[in-house]
Amino acid sequence: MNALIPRPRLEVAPGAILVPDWLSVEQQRFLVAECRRWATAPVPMRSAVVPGGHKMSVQTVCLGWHWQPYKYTRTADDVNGAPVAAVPDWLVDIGRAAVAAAYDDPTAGERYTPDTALINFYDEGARMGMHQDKDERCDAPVVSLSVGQSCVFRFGNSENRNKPYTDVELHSGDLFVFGGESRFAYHGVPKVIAGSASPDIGLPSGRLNITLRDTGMS
Ligand SMILES: O=C(O)CCC(=O)C(=O)O
Ligand SMILES: [Fe+2]
Repeated sequence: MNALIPRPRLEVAPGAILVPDWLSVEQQRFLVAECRRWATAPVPMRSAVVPGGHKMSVQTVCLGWHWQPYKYTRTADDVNGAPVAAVPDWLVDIGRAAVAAAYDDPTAGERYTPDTALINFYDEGARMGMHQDKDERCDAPVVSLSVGQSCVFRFGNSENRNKPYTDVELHSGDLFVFGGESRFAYHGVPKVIAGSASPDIGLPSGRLNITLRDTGMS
């Protein structure tokens, strides 16, 4: 990337918006430090196992609600049984600001109350296959924050995991929001881009992604 040339905001599909460089370097550093804490306790970060036995290459830890393929629970039943940590208010506020920024709509931001955060860590070999985020009982947008190495993010259609899809690069600090018509679109991460680490955020290698969602559960 050439940081001298700003990347434009991009509507990848109706309701699916990429806002480049949305997080400041200070916010990215802070998120890396918080993710390090969340990755150890009360529930350690782990690679989830999908029904059928395949272990995901991505490692995940959750706040608010624990996600395992394919359900949400309050305790991490497939890890150590502990209740997950709460979603902090400051992270809900980031989610609200993210929705407001992506849709240029402050009231949409105010209405947004995510009750779970999934923190994914990708080492350079990790990837995530095409899937829908559909374990939520609510169609509020998904807010995705990227920190660390860049990746190719593939954003597809709501019918199936195949074409048409659009590949975009997500860089450290980028915001991606998908809601509305695109809320249940298939998406995935086919690769983390080698040699793309940002030196100044406290993450020497790998990529962190934080997704905020409203499960619609109580
Ligand atoms: O890492 C990403 O950018 C996407 C993560 C994702 O799709 C998920 O956690 O469901
Ligand atoms: Fe997803």
